[in-house]
Amino acid sequence: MTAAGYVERAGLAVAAPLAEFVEEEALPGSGVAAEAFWQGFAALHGHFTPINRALLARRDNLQAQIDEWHRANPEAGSGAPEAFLREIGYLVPEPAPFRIGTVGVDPEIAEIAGPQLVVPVLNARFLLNAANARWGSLYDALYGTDALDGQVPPTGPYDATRGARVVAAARHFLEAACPLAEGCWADWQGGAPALADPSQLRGMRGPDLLLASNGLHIELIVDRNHPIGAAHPAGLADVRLESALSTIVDLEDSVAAVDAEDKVAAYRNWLGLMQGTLEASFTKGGRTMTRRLEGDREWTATDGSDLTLKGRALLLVRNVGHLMTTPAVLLPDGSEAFEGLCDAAITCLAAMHDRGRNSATGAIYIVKPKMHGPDECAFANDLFDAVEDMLGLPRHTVKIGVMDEERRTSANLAACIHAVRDRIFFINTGFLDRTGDEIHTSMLAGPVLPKERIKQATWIAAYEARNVQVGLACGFAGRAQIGKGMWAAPDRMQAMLEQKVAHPNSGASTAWVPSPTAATLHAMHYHQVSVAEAQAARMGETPAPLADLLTVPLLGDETLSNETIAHELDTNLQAILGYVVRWVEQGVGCSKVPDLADVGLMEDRATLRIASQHVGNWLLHGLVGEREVDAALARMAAKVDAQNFGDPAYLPMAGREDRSPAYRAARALVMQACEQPSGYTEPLLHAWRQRAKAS
Ligand SMILES: CC(=O)SCCNC(=O)CCNC(=O)[C@H](O)C(C)(C)COP(=O)(O)OP(=O)(O)OC[C@H]1O[C@@H](n2cnc3c(N)ncnc32)[C@H](O)[C@@H]1OP(=O)(O)O
Ligand SMILES: O=CC(=O)O
Ligand SMILES: [Mg+2]
Repeated sequence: MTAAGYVERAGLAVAAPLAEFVEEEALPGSGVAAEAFWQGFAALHGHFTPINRALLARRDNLQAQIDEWHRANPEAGSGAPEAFLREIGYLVPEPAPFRIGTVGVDPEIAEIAGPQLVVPVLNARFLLNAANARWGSLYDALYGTDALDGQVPPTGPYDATRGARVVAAARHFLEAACPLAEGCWADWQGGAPALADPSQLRGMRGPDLLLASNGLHIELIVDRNHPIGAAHPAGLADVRLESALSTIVDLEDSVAAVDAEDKVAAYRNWLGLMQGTLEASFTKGGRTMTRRLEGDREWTATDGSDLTLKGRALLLVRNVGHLMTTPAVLLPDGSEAFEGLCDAAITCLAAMHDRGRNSATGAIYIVKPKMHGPDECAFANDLFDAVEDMLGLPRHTVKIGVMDEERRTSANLAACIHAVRDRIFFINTGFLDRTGDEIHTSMLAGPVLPKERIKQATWIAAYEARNVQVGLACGFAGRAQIGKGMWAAPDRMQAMLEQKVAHPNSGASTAWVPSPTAATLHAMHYHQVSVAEAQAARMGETPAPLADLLTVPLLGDETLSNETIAHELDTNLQAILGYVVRWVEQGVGCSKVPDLADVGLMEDRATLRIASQHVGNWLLHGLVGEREVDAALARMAAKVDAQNFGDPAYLPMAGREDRSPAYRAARALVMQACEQPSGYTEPLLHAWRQRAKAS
C-alpha cells in the first residue's frame, strides 16, 4: 500500500505534489512521456542507490581510518601523512597528463571571463533579479554602496556631490578600459568617439554607444533629458556594465528544502526560468511591481548590421551533493530516495524546456557540490549518462561543474577532472565548505587556528594555486571555467574592489559574488585584467606541493589568550544562531547576519559548517568546555534576538532555550559536531526544520 500523501509510480512512492508537478508542468512539452519518465526514474534509483550508499560508506571508512591514525599518533602534531593516505586509498595515483574533451559550451563559459552570481532557488524575486543581472548600472552600484569611499549614502534625496564623484569614478573606469586616441573622456561631447583601439567600439543605438574590453561589453546611455545626463557635457546618463555572465541557481547550500513541498517549489522556479515564464509580484517602496525576465538587447554594429546581445545571465543549476535523502520520493523498501538522483533527473527534465533561450548550444549546466574524490565524480558522470539516456538527450548534453570543496577532491583534483573529462565545464574553489572539511577531516589532529588565521595558513594558498595550475594543465583555458569562491561580505564593496581583483589576476576566469550589485562592481576587474594573459603566464607552472595542501592549520604549541578564545567562540556561536534561527523557523537558507561588529556577513550552510566544526574542534581539545559553550550560546541568543527585533515572524530564543527548535538545532550542531558526516550541517538542519514545520 502506498503511504498517505504519496502516489505509486513505477514501484516508487512519489509525494503527490511532486508527481503532479512532474506530470502536469515539467513533462508536457518536453517530448518525454510520463510512463517513460517514471520507468527511467525508478531505474535510476534502483541502479544508483546502492552505489551511492557504498560511496558514503567509503567516506565513513576513510574518516574512521584517519581518526584511528590520530588516536594511535597523538603526539604527531600534524595531519595524517601522505604515505598513510596513499596506503588507505585516500590519495590515488595521478592520471597520465590529459586534456579535457568538453565541447558545446556557451561563450560565457569557454571564452569570456567575468563574474558568476549565485542565487537561492526558492526566492523567485531574487531569482529574476539574478537572471537579469547580466547588465547592471555602474552609477547605481557606485552610488548605492560603500565602493567609492567606504561610506554608504545616507537615505534621502539625491546627493549631487556624491553623484559627481560617481560620474568621475565611472569616467576613470572608461579611461582605463576604453582609452581615447586623444584627450580624455571628460572632453567627450557625444557621438562615436575616436578610441585608441577603434575595435572597442562595437555598436550604436541612437546616441547610445556600445563598447567592449576583454570580451565584456559596456553600454553608455546618453539621455540629455535625464537629470544625470542633463548635467553631463555628452548627456551621459548611465554607464551599464555586462555583469553576471553566468548565474548559479542554487538548490544546495543557500536553500532550506526539506520535503516535497520545498523541492517542488524549487523545481518549479527552475522550470519557470527555463521556460522563460517566471514572474514575481511584490511590494517595494510602497509600490506593487511584477518582475519578469529581461529580453535581449538590440544594437546596430559599426558595420551597420544588427547586433543582439543577451539580456540575461547564462543560467547554471547547482544540484545537491551525494549525501542527503528526501522524503519527496520513497524507494520500494520504504526508505527515502537520494536527493541528488532526484535533482539530476528533474532539473534536467526542466532544462529541456530551454530551447536555446538560455544555452545557445543546448547544454545543461549542473554544478555538483561536495564530492569526495574521483570515484564520486565518476559516479556523477555515470548518473548524468543515465539521465541523458532516460530523457533521450545526446551524450554529454549535461555538463558538470565540479566544486573543489572537499579535501579528498583537492588532493586528487586531476583524477577527479579525469573522471568527468568529457563533460566538465568548471572547477571552482568553494573555500568555505573546503575549510569545514579541512577542520573535520583532521578533527583529532589537534586544535585548529582561529577562523581568520585558517584563511592565511599554508594549506589554503596551496589549494587555490593548485586548482588553477591543475585546471590549466588539463586544458581548461578557452574551454571551461576556473572559478574562485564567494565574496561573503555583501555590504563591503570597497574591500571587494580592493581584494577580488586577485581572482582574475590568479588566472581564474570567474569568481562568485553574492548580489547583482557585487557582480557589476566585480566586472570592472575583468576589464582591468586580461584573464587570457594571466592564464598564459601561469601555463606550465609546477603545482604547489601536495605536502603544503596537506598541512593542517593547527594551533600547535601556541597558547591563545582567554580573550581570544572567548571572542572566537562568541563570533562562531552568534553566526550559527543568527543563521540557524532563520533556516529552521522561517525556511530561509541564506541570510545576511550581522557579526559582532555589526558587519553583515553572508551565511549559508558552508559557513555554518565551518563555525560548527570550529566550535566542535575546540570543545574536543578542551580550549572551551561545554558549560562555557552553553553560557555563550545563551548570551548570543539574546544578541541575535535583539538583531531580529521588529521581524514579526521571529520567535525569540532567549528564555525559550529548551523549547526553541532553532536554539536546540544550533546547540546540537556544535555539541554533536564531531559525529556529523564530513561535518555537514544538513542532517541536523533538516531534522529540526521538519520538526518546526510539523509544529
Ligand atoms: C558557500 C556558498 O555556497 S556561497 C553560495 C550561496 N550563497 C548565495 O547564493 C548568496 C546569495 N545572496 C543572497 O541570498 C543575499 O544577497 C543575501 C542573503 C546575502 C543578502 O540578502 P539581503 O540582505 O536581502 O540583500 P540586500 O538587502 O542587500 O539586497 C536585496 C536586493 O538585492 C537583490 N539581491 C541580493 N542578492 C541577490 C542575489 N544573489 N541574486 C539576485 N538578487 C539579489 C534582491 O533581489 C533585492 O533587490 P529587490 O528588492 O529589488 O528584489
Ligand atoms: O560552495 C561554496 C563554498 O565555498 O563552499
Ligand atoms: Mg560549498
